[in-house]
Amino acid sequence: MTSQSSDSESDVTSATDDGTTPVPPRSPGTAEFVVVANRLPVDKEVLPDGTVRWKRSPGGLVTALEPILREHTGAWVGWSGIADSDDNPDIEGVEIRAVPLSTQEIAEYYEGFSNATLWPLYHDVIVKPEYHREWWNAYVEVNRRFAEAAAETAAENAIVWVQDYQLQLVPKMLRMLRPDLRIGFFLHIPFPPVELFMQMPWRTEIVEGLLGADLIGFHLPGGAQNFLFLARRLAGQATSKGTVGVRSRFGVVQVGFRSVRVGAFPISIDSGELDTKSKSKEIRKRAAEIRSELGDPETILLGVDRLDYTKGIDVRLKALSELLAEKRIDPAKTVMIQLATPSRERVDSYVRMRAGIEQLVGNINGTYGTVGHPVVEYLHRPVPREDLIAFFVAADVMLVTPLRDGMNLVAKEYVACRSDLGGGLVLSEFTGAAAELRSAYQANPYDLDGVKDAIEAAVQQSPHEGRRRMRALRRQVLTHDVSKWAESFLGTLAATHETRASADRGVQLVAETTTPAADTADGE
Ligand SMILES: O=P(O)(O)OC[C@H]1O[C@H](O[C@H]2O[C@H](CO)[C@@H](O)[C@H](O)[C@H]2O)[C@H](O)[C@@H](O)[C@@H]1O
Ligand SMILES: Cc1cn([C@@H]2O[C@H](COP(=O)(O)OP(=O)(O)O)[C@@H](O)[C@H]2O)c(=O)[nH]c1=O
Repeated sequence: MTSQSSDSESDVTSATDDGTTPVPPRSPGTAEFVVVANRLPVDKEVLPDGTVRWKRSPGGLVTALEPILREHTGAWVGWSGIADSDDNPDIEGVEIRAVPLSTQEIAEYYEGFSNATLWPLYHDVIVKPEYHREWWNAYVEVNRRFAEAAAETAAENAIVWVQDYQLQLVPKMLRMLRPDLRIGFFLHIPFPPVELFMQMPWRTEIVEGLLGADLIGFHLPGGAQNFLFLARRLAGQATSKGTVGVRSRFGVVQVGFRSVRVGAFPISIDSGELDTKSKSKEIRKRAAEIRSELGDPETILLGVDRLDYTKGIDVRLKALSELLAEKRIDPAKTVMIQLATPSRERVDSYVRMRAGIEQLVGNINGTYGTVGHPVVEYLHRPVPREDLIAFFVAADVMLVTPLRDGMNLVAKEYVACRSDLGGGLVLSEFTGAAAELRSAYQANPYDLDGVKDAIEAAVQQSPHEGRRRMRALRRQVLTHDVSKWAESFLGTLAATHETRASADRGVQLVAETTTPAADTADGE
């Protein structure tokens, strides 16, 4: 994708005035539970000989939702990851409904509006978001198509769970098509501070799109709180006053006769499954092999990420480089493994970031490595989950240093895999996971000295201190797993409808006193 000139004039095209009005389905579908996500759980791959292979899609959203769909038989509406394909892969027990995207839609809706506008805006503008009207128009059109596909798939009164920032207009569009449905929406990335969200030329449309849901979920109470403020300010709706809790004390937005609930539901992993797998003989054996293949270093540091500028891979490499320069880490006794899955490779900012990271790796190895023994082992390819478990078991210190991250499931996966109570977790304060994993070695990723101190402390921790911290981390991760997450979200969604008649009696609502959509971004 080539970068286009910035064009931030607000020529707002609504979902109903440009030919993108959703078309009602002729008859409803049969699925009682429908997940709607940008991606299908598997990505289509066409091999050079023309044969088709389906492989697991990247990222934590799929990791989290896969076990949920196994528990609730239903349908999954999503894109197959390549252009112009409406093949539906065969996945046992799940009805798959592929939404085809053209090459131009991939460039404008996925790489453009989703990943070069919304993604950086919602991640603290680490890179500058680009605002282009043609990208927005593609976003509206593709959201309409997802809404129509969901409307055709869902049975009468079904539950439809819409996922993430790529599909924020779907709840409203779907409600217009199918008012009978129960609609939930979950945002997997951070919801930004009010001052940043106000940059968005189509901010009111996005808030109103989300308000089509019965329940809107965020990882953290802060995101829910930001959203409530914007619903009042931009959509002019009355909202509840009190603070939002975790899986409790939900906010309410009154939209006409409907009460939309807003809450915090921190996502998690199938921790029991990982715990069990990590104890298996094969995994233990593979973990030991990894250590021996690396030349039996005293310390293995590990990073596991999609290659994304939000993940702070550069932060941990810079920290390592300085620790080596200051002789606080011995290159002869230490290996850092960085596993980096390719991601969004046609978006300019990702291309630039990859070059920067590979240069840092080269500098460290050039300066501190010896022949046959680089300090940093770097793989730029997806690693299968079974292999990852062995890396987690082998690693003495896990490095999770994002500049901003919605949750970061990798941090939780590492903890779930350490039934031996070994290892230490270095964790950025700016991940969603930091709110729960308090016994990690937490650091501010913008404070390089703080990150270096955290890494050094984790490397040098006594076995007693390590066990104490890991025990506390595991208690959190094993008791709050992904099925709890889904149960709490879906349970709240079900209750929203049950209490509709009595519409949140007792909740005190406040309304914006100035004109809605006032053009100031001055917070509360
Ligand atoms: O689909 P891609 O463009 O290849 O990106 C992969 C996924 O990345 C993001 O994951 C987020 O969800 C995780 C689970 O809630 C969370 O732990 C993490 O912090 C988020 O970054 C994205 O939100 C997904 O939509 C993408 O599919
Ligand atoms: C690098 C890598 C990762 N995985 C799996 O992907 C997800 C990543 O989830 P997280 O929330 O940490 O972040 P994003 O969603 O990417 O923003 C996690 O389940 C990893 O185990 C993988 O399977 N293979 C890989 O190479």
